[in-house]
Amino acid sequence: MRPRVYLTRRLPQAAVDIVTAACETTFWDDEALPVPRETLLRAVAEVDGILTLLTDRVDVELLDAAPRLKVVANMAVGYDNVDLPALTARGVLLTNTPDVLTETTADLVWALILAASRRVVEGHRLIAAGGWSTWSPMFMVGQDVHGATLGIVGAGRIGAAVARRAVGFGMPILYHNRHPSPALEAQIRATPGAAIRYVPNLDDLLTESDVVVVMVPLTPETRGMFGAREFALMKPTSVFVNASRGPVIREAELIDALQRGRPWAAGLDVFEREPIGADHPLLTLPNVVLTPHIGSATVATRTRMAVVAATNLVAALTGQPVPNPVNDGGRLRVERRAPPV
Ligand SMILES: NC(=O)C1=CN([C@@H]2O[C@H](COP(=O)(O)OP(=O)(O)OC[C@H]3O[C@@H](n4cnc5c(N)ncnc54)[C@H](O)[C@@H]3O)[C@@H](O)[C@H]2O)C=CC1
Ligand SMILES: O=C(O)C(=O)CO
Repeated sequence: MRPRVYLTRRLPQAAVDIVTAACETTFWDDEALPVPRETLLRAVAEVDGILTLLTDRVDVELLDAAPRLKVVANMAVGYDNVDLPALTARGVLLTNTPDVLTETTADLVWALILAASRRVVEGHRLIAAGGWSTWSPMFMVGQDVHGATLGIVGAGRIGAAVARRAVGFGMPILYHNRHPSPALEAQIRATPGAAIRYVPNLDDLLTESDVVVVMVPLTPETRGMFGAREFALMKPTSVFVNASRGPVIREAELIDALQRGRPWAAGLDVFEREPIGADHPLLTLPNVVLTPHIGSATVATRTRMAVVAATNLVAALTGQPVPNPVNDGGRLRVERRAPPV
């Protein structure tokens, strides 16, 4: 009998084709809006696998509603929407979509660095409001990006891709991780003149950096990692960028810090509670650039992520090696890979 699966959103056709070729498939037929919780809980009653998005909460309630469940294929590299210990305790495999979104997300981080440092959105708004009267020496002056010191908190796959781009801007790089990464250091130092240094103490990185980029996963350790104390350590000219997960930052404290001018500006792709509305206090600040969680949002990358998630789902349910297992997944066959940097 073919395995039964549920897809929690309408996906690119290439991914749907992979799943329907191997599985009896039902799905929430909407591209824009998440499946309502009650519908999801009913839909998973008989399924062997589900393909989820980061907007779907996968918890004990859902596991209870899905007694046959063997695999959850999350279409994201981050999986903080999933109660991993609960899945593992029941022998349910979790898969994610690393690597395919790394470069695209690093590009967006750079868009935020540049836009926040050089007041790109503020300048656009000013012109649109008819506020541009003339060129003057200190009109709309920002902070230099080239040559500035870049501090990366969480220099894994995406953080490393952000670092590689910084070499072209002549930026000395500091990084704070759980462990030093000789592979990343060798990559950066392969370019003559490029500099990178591991900083074991986060406070030191914050004090020394001109641009701080946060790319850690959301875990119990990283939740609330940045608050008033950390922002007060940053330079009054510094730019802060978060494209990891909103709850890594204590948002109210960031707003307060931005109002005080330290950091000087921020670029944010992720928020404590998503989506945020037009009445969000961050939008009252001139020194922020906000994007709606679009780090991986290019046609090519979102299609690849959907295909990778579909491939993981089908592989798990048809006895093939699973490309991107996060946990051990009980009875399913998974292929162990080297851990990320
Ligand atoms: N804005 C967006 O659209 C996107 C956001 N993301 C977010 O970015 C995160 C990172 O993705 P990858 O780079 O692929 O993951 P990764 O696992 O390769 O990198 C994460 C890095 O953070 C480090 N880290 C973890 N806990 C830490 C701690 N307490 N202190 C210091 N360092 C710590 C790890 O050692 C690792 O080097 C994802 O988990 C996801 O939440 C990912 C893709 C797109
Ligand atoms: O993959 C992730 O973790 C995202 O946030 C979206 O690409």
